[in-house]
Amino acid sequence: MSTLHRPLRSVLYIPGSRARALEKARQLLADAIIFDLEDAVAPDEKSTARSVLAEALVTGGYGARLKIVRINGLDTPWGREDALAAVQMGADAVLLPKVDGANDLDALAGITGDTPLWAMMETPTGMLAAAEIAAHPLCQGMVMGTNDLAKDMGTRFRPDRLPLMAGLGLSLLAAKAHGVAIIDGVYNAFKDTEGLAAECAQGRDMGFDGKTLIHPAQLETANAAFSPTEDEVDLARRQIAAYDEAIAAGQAVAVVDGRIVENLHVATARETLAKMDAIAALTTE
Ligand SMILES: CC(C)(COP(=O)(O)OP(=O)(O)OC[C@H]1O[C@@H](n2cnc3c(N)ncnc32)[C@H](O)[C@@H]1OP(=O)(O)O)[C@@H](O)C(=O)NCCC(=O)NCCSC(=O)C[C@H](O)C(=O)O
Ligand SMILES: [Mg+2]
Repeated sequence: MSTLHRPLRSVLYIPGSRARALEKARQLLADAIIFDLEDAVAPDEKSTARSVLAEALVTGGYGARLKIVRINGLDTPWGREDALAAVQMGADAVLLPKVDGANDLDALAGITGDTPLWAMMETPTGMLAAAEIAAHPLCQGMVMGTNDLAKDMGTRFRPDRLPLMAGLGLSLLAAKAHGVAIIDGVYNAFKDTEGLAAECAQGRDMGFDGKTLIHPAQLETANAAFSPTEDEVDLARRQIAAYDEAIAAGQAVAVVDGRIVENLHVATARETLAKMDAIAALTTE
């Protein structure tokens, strides 16, 4: 987990203009919601969406879910007003699209004050500036925008996402170096559960905290993929117990299932158990 210390397995986009979806989301098992004013809202609906969203957020009912508002870029006719409105609505964080560098976050902070910021990582320039973006004092999270990135890079879609790997890797390294959350991009074919599960597994293996989603039908798959498995929890408990025994016997290394266990493995094991507890706490709230 990032320094946010909360599960972010499933991060669901909801178009800010869709009142029915905003209502439905109050019951959905998403760890976080991105209330979208950008690409999911048509230009003619931008200002209506802002009002519809403000009403939904002020009414509340989203429980423990992290509430992130994605605004339009500050170089658009809507960005500045979106940013002011997001703070008024009580968003937990404001998500800026197409961040190219830390100065973009500075410009947003000039409007939103000390509200936490999240950055869409979706331009080639942004990939090369990932470290300074993650290091921004108000940056709490990064979201991969794999559709925009693929567009700007002129890649073809591949199930293994090979053309995107450099960008995904740079963004991951930056997020981990600075302790900010990092969420994988969306899987567009929202009825293809098998394809989504494969991409979630890949993202989990790479170290993402969770996956951004576009439809409620994707929630269960992402929540499962980014939760510790029973085997991982069992192994973590056994590693901690074996290591404690080794230390008590004056040794620094234990062996579990034929593999060495040192202090760094125990740190990972403790994180696995902490994540499991955090998920349990979230689902009982
Ligand atoms: C993809 C959709 C347009 C499909 O919508 P629809 O045809 O209405 O789906 P269903 O009929 O299957 O919906 C069933 C019920 O679920 C609700 N619903 C649907 N989507 C959502 C949602 N995202 N959140 C909450 N609830 C949702 C419907 O209201 C139905 O409810 P009920 O009436 O009770 O039966 C649609 O899912 C959609 O618009 N999804 C979001 C698209 C989006 O946000 N896109 C922008 C983000 S992706 C992006 O920008 C990536 C990034 O920037 C990049 O570059 O990669
Ligand atoms: Mg995008």
